[in-house]
Amino acid sequence: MPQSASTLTDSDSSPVTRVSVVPGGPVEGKMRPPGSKSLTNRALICAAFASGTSRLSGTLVSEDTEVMIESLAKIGVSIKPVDGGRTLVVEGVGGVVSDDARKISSETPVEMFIANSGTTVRFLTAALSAFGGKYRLSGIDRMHERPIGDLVDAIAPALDGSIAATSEGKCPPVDIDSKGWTGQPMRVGGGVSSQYLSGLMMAGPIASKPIRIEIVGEMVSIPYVRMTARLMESFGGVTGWEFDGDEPWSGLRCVNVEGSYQGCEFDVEPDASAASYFWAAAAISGGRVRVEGLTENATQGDVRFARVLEQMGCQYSSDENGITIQGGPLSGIDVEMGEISDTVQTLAVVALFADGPTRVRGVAHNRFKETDRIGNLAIELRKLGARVDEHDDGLTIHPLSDPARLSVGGPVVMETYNDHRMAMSFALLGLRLPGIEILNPACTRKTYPDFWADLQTLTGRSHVWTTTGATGAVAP
Ligand SMILES: O=C(O)C1=C[C@@H](OP(=O)(O)O)[C@@H](O)[C@H](O)C1
Ligand SMILES: C=C(OP(=O)(O)O)C(=O)O
Repeated sequence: MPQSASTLTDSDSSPVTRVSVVPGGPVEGKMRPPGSKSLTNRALICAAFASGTSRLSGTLVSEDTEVMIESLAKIGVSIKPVDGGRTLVVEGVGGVVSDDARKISSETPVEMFIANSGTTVRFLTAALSAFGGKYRLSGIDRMHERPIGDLVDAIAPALDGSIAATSEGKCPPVDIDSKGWTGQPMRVGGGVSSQYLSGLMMAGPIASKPIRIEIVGEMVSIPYVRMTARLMESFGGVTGWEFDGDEPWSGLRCVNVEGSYQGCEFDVEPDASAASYFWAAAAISGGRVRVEGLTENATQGDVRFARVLEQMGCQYSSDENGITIQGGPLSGIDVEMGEISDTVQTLAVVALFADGPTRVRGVAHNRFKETDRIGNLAIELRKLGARVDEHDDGLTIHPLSDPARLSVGGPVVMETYNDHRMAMSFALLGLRLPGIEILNPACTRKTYPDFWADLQTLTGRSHVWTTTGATGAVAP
């Protein structure tokens, strides 16, 4: 009986090849998603290079955090899981490069496998180059197509050693041979990913000298940069900002970093991008879903997704421990999502059920993620008969004119491109449309292994699974 993505096999171990979510009435209930991937991986970096012990609670157990933990273990960081990994006790190696740590990687490079985790490869590239040693960071094929050139180019001139991204277009694997950062100011481009700047910021205290980072051109996904600063502060990192003009964040020009990391107790919020699926379930089904553990003041910018649903016509309410969305008649909107780009796929599915087109803007960088989240999203939504216009910076999604017609033509098979967010967003289609089959459901393991089981609990309806052996419903 498949329950979590990491055990998606049936009783005779045949792998699950596809899943259908069963349509029904309004989705009502409450949900607490697992810990935030972004906060867990940031906290792991700061705790690993801190002096002393940290206790991280509410941490995410998933592929992206596992590859971070396994990589840090290779430089001698002790990370002990408690409570199935939802608490991690980390013994930091201290910010200062120790001879022992150097020795680990003085001859052959330490090989680190980072799967398809953007946060892991970008944060580690910066941190390890500041720490010193010889490393090779490689992942799955798609990771070797995801750019890291702006980060490597920022580090190289300020490095005592060498660094290179070896795939075409300056993508991983990344080879590092470093005796640390020189302290020279850095210049980083932020138009492709904010993770480059976040990585450099977090590595500042590891370099154990004040670091100045200038931003070249625009910076995408700014809330993640603010998250980085907030998290660093908890561990003793200090950041100072310089802006152009009066608009603080859009005019971000420079960050100064100093301080050193000390072990601490840190509580990880539930994942706000994961929460988007449950709020959207309420929006699409005309139900009511409360996500617990997230508030308007959350460190994660993606909580703003609930406000976007409000803009479409849902009712929004919040208190000191949760945000609730009540579905209502949905209107199409024109929305800038550059700051909350991980929720574009969720919104695109909701937009199919609105009364007019929805234009999503500002997410050109979504083409560089687990898959091309503009082009491939459009291809999949068109399989439903929807009109979807692709733009350089986003999409226009036109509503489905006759959702009922879908069932007449037999199943619609949705490809996920091994992208967890394609799978979790397309799951929402099944709440309203019969005959939706989602391929490779196990890809949610990247950030949310228990997604299918949690959705089943929330809806109270069993999904239908197809394995290489058979098709059938399974009890929640
Ligand atoms: O810093 C982070 O934790 C993240 C930043 C975002 O990436 P980009 O800055 O590449 O948009 C986001 O898509 C990713 O899931 C997590
Ligand atoms: C883009 C994502 O992840 P990452 O860049 O960390 O691989 C994501 O989780 O949607």
